[in-house]
Amino acid sequence: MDHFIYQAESLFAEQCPVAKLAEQHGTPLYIYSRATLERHWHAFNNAVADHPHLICYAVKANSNIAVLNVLARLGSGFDIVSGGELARVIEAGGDPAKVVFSGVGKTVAEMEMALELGIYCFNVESAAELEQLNIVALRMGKVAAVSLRINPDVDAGTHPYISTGLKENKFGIAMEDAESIFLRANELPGLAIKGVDCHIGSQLTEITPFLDAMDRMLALIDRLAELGIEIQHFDVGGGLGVTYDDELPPQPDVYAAALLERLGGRKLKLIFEPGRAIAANAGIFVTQVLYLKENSDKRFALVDGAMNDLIRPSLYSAWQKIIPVVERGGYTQSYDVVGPICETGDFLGKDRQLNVQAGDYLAIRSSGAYGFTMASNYNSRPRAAEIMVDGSNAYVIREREKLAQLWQGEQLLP
Ligand SMILES: Cc1ncc(COP(=O)(O)O)c(C=O)c1O
Ligand SMILES: N[C@@H](CCCC[NH3+])C(=O)O
Repeated sequence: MDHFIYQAESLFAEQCPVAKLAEQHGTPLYIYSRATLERHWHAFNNAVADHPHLICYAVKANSNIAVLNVLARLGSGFDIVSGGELARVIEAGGDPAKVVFSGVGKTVAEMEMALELGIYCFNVESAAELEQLNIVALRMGKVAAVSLRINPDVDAGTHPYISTGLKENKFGIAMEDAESIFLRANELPGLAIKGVDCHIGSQLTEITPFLDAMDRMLALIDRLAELGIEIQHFDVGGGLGVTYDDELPPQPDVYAAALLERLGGRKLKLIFEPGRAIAANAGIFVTQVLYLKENSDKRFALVDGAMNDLIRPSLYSAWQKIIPVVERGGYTQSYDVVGPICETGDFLGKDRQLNVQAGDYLAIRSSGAYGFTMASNYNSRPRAAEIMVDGSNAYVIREREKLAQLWQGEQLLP
């Protein structure tokens, strides 16, 4: 069920009229739906309810502490990639014992923080990181639970910038090195082997690459058993895609059922790290049209939101649906929807059929994931406010940045 729907001509977020939120809080504005976040999380959790599992929401997709708190209240675990994300999880009331720590470049300070807090597992991505983690754990008198992220060398069939499971990508340990590095991990007194991990990319719309990766990982798990290394969990990563336009990615239940079937009778606990599938369609980005303009035969709608707020269209040529907040109906024309930033690449959408006037609000759909988290202050633009709606209530979960925050921490020369 979609929680961003029109009632008469007016777009609602759950029971809140979006135009009213935009007037009250200003634009550009992110709006998230609590009901959608919860429904998406439950879709994963229910899909594997009968099998030992942990859903570790990928914090990078949307790390607002209110979003994390909504998921923590459901019992979610979290997939983090930095000390900053770990601090957010703790601030949001998340349980460190349900945290997996991914990422290719964990610092000593981040390892110490995670060991101190007692996270569930480190997803180790190289032999060098393994040695470092062992040293840190021994120095602290702790044993670090580890899983090795293996690069299964499968083509995820997604955008090259968000494909992570090919040999040439920087992520994970090459499959051919996996056994020797597991054997090494087994020798190190500061480490306890818990699992294997893979993550092959993001916005996958087919099941086949997941299953190919799983087959390779299960074969590895069997070879490790022969070497006397018992694996307790298999972290399948995230990556399940969403509908931005007309993609039809498998629903979490179909995806999970296919993985469980492949698992056969194995008792391995499954860890999932979904980010986009939980957050993307739980959010919209609302912007106001400042000016309409025509250059030769091109029509532009200049809006107050920009690539610093939502970079996916500029960075990946990603397509996200742009809809009016209040429908005018009638005659539409083709517009490039562009922001005020001094970059040709500053667009939110190209060639969109719209009937708009200056002052109208537009909503960019599917903006709940990799929207605000990738925002910057480029062109000294304060970052947008974020709202969470819950039925007919709307809460400011992050205030719009104030101008003075732009130079916070900066110093004049004496
Ligand atoms: C290790 C890891 N886990 C999980 C995710 C979340 O991916 P997605 O948002 O595609 O589910 C990512 C990002 O792609 C990642 O790098
Ligand atoms: N930021 C990317 C996804 C990258 C996933 C990070 N592991 C996007 O917006 O599609």
